[in-house]
Amino acid sequence: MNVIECQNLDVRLGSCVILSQLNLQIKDNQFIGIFGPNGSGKTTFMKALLGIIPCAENKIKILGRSPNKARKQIGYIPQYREMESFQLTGKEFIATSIRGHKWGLPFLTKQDLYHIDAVLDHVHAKELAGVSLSEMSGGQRQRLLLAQALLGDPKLIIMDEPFSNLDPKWVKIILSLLKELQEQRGLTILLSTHDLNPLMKVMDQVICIGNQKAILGDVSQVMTSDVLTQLYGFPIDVVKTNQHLFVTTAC
Ligand SMILES: Nc1ncnc2c1ncn2[C@@H]1O[C@H](COP(=O)(O)OP(=O)(O)OP(=O)(O)O)[C@@H](O)[C@H]1O
Repeated sequence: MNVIECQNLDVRLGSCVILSQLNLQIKDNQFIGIFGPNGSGKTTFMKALLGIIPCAENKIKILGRSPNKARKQIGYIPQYREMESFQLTGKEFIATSIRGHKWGLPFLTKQDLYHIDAVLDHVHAKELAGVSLSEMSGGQRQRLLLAQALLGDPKLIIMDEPFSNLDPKWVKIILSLLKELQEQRGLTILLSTHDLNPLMKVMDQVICIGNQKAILGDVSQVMTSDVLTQLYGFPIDVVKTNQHLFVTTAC
């Protein structure tokens, strides 16, 4: 089953064309890294998939439906989110989005509490239920965001640079948690990053975005000097060692 289908998709912000004539299909149970230079359109692409940035009709299908109709099936973790100052416990933070469309702390039914407990359990973070956000580490907050994204049992998880504030230990913990969730639930995970190396063992394919284009494929097909030079618009070298990639300017 295709979780994401883009057909001749153009994505614009105001008068700027960010992506042009994009065609790709992503199936269920896929872990996809999204890579590209600053300002290439990674966040814009994700927002288009979510229906936050409107696109022409029928150019994007999520689980066979328009992005707006499929929104409940998508868990979204936006780029860096300021959480330190929230005077909430882990459980209360998740509760703020349990209704999906309302702000603030709702009255929680027994069923709500069951769902909150379940998503905390899925990310192995039950111990964070009563801990204040201000006392959590970045990695613990990231697990909480993931728990929140799992509310409603989504089929697609979209994460925008979730590792920008995490040290390598937490990156590894979150990645193995994501891989476990992908395998257990057949989830498709889209994760944007500036460093693909931590993802090398977990991702199935990569999307590289640049120069208004996006290319989807295996790492060996996409992460080459030729492809990246074309996408970046200037000479790029890709050096591969055992399980590591180094993307550098060629001059
Ligand atoms: N409202 C807007 N109108 C026009 N262009 C915009 C607008 N907002 C952002 N842009 C431009 O759109 C492009 C894509 O931005 P986007 O945030 O999607 O890139 P990105 O790949 O996620 O970048 P980064 O890696 O720095 O997070 C950028 O060049 C940005 O300057």
